Parts: sequence; C-alpha cells; structure tokens
Amino acid sequence: MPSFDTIDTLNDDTDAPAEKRVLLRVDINSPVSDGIVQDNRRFERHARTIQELSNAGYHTILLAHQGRPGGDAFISLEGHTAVLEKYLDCEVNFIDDTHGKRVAKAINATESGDVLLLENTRMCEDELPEADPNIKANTAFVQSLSKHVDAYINDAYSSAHRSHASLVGFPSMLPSYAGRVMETEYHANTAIGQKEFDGTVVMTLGGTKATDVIDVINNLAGSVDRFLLDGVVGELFLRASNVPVGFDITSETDRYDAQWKHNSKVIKSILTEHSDQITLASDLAYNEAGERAEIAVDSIIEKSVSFMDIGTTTAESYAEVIRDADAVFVKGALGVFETEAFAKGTVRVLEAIADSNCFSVVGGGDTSRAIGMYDMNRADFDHVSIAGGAYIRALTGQPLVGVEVLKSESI
Ligand SMILES: Nc1ncnc2c1ncn2[C@@H]1O[C@H](COP(=O)(O)OP(=O)(O)OP(=O)(O)O)[C@@H](O)[C@H]1O
Ligand SMILES: O=C(O)[C@H](O)COP(=O)(O)O
Repeated sequence: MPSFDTIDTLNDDTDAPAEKRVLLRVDINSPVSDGIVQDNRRFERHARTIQELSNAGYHTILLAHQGRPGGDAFISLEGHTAVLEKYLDCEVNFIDDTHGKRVAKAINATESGDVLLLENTRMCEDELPEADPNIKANTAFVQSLSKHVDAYINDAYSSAHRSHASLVGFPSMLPSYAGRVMETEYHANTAIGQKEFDGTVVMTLGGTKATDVIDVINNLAGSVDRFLLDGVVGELFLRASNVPVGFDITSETDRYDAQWKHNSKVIKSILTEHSDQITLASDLAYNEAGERAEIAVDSIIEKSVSFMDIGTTTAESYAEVIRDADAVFVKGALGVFETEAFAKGTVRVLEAIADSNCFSVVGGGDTSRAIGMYDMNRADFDHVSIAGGAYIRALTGQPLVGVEVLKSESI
C-alpha cells in the first residue's frame, strides 16, 4: 500500500529551511460561542506541528476553515491566532484574505520561523463545493498561492474526507507531505484493519447514529472479535431482539423511530449473522424523579421510559471484556455522559481501557470529550482522535480523498 511522505522527508529534501515557505493546512474548526472561537484539542495538537516547523526555521503559512457558510460558527480566523499562541513559543500573524496581491506580499515578507495565518478558506469562493482534485488544483486560489510557497503540508486529517481546494488542490502543484497530526491520526485510525493483534480485539459502539454503527460492523466484522453496544444505537439492536426499548417517549421528534424505519431490516440481519460477536446491554438506566434508576433488560415488558445509559451490571461486564482484550476501539458514547448520573457506562468503559495494557483508540468528536470531562488522563490511551466524520469514514473503510491525493503524489 503506498503511503505518504512526511515532515521527515521534507527535512531530508530541504537544504535551507530558513529560506523555505511551507503552506500548512490545519483543522482548527471549533465550537463558537457568542461569536468567539472556543479552545479545544485541535489547537494544541496542530500547534505541535507548527512549532516543529517554526523551530526548524521554515516560514509557515497556515490554511484552515471555520464553520460552514450561513452558520453561526462561520467566522473569521482572526480570533484563532490568540488560541494558537497559547500553545506556541512564537506569534501568529494574521491576514484577512486567502490569496491575491496582499496575501502574496504578506507571505513574501515573512522571515525564518514566522507563522502567518490566512483567512477562513471557506470565505474564498474556490474552496467549496467539493469537486475533483484536478478541478480544485486549477482554481485561482490554488494557482496563486502555489507560486509563493515551496511545499504543501496537510495536517488536517479530520477534514481529509472533504474534496475542498485547500485539502486536495495543492498536491499536484507542490511537493506535498503529511503533517504530524495527519500521520498519527491516519495510522491510529486505520490500525484496526492493518495492525496484527495477538489477542481479542474489542470495539465499543454507541452514540446516536445507527447507519454509522451498521457500516462499522459490516466493514470490521472480520477484524473485531467482540462488539459491545449501547447508546441510541444499542437500544435499536435490543428493539430488533424484541425488547420494548429504542423509543424516545419524551420527545416529539423521535430520533429512534426515524432510524428504526430506515435500518430495522439490516439491524436484524446483522444480529443474525454476527450474533456471536455482538453483545447488547443486560440492564439499562433511566431517570426516575430526577434520580438514576436501573432495570434488567429481561424485566422490561412495555415501552415506558427513555433509557439514558447502560446499567451497572452491563458496565462491569463490558469492563471485564476490556480487561482481557489486546486492543480496544471506541466509537460513540454508551450513555448520555454529559449528565453525570448517566455517565457511568461511558466512564466505566474508558476507565477499564485506561487501566489495561491494551492498544486503544478513542474516537468520535463527542465521545472523546468524556475523557477530559471526567478527569481521565489522555496519556492512558494510545490515541484519542480529534476527528469526527473522518474517523467514521476510516472505520467504515472509505478512503479519505485528502489522504489519497497525498499518497498518489508520493508514489
Ligand atoms: N441512550 C442515549 N440516549 C440519547 N443520547 C445518547 C444515548 N447514549 C448516548 N447518547 C449520546 O450520544 C452522543 C455521542 O454520540 P455520537 O453519535 O455523536 O458519537 P461520536 O462518535 O462521539 O460523535 P461524532 O460522530 O459527532 O464525532 C453523546 O452526546 C451522548 O449524549
Ligand atoms: O469538524 C470537522 O469534522 C471538520 O472540520 C470538517 O468540517 P465540516 O464537517 O464542516 O466539513
């Protein structure tokens, strides 16, 4: 399988970094509150790549997007400079445009070690919509920026599923490399299909998106020994086993029913085909007058409450499976962990992973947050992904166009 060149190759290829300008695509797309960007792990992770390049003497020109046009999070990147600087030993300069004469002048004025952030790429009309990499390479944005830099580095693994100009246009124009975040995320998130594990490989699957989980099971049933399920999705699997759960009785927009309608047949066939690999909850937790209450699945005889977490017995049995595993992959939360009373299942499973010597990858934008929220130590996991959509695509075996163009230009 062809791979991509990395910053190590860039360093080998480069005689005088202090004279070289590199275009670095990062993904610092983050939550925005009252128009202000909020710090999150993406800043800290990409800052390490930026610092490495700056320390080596490169002039680093940063490209990134924020939000989607029309959305509240679609803001300028000017405020992102201060957040990045929290993690860097150098200043981050900013210019409020993506290409053109002013940008060229600003890039040409940079000195060795400087970092310059360009405006939100999605404010440039050439960035969107998705199109073939060759079409994106021919845009004014890519053509003009390419003239003022010596190399392109893509560090934005978490956006690599998007065929946007800043992600796929440059590799055919410039020597191109994968950044450190791209490298780490790619190898960890594809490890499940590529690494050899001696013992049991376990995957916990939860969250709210049934189609994601179905695609993951279909893609990875040959590599994963045990799938431990819950969350909204796990309840739909219980419903397919004729347990009266997997309904949202408190809400008018029933997300369970819509997903059930589309997926019930395939869930039933997956349960039949992979019954020896799939484990469902044996007890569940719910809200009773503001308190956590639990019930054994066997005792649920009618649709009466909305379930919010796995019960204690399930949490302990999942923890035991994890204790004996050689590798554990996490996708989606096992309960509504944002509410402390219903965090037990998600936290117990993460703690069991942290306590064991297994190889572990925790992914999913939402689920990864539980580690910080409940004071667990990221260092106890081999990899905590900062990717959402790209992570699920990797688990479902779909290629990421931003990675593919890096690979093909490296051959
Ligand atoms: N029983 C449940 N009822 C309702 N919500 C649940 C339940 N169990 C888990 N969740 C919710 O699932 C969410 C995480 O699921 P999601 O499908 O978004 O997965 P993710 O992989 O972490 O994130 P993303 O796909 O957005 O990167 C959590 O916010 C949690 O509150
Ligand atoms: O947060 C993400 O998943 C990436 O930044 C991609 O953003 P998008 O879903 O708006 O393309």
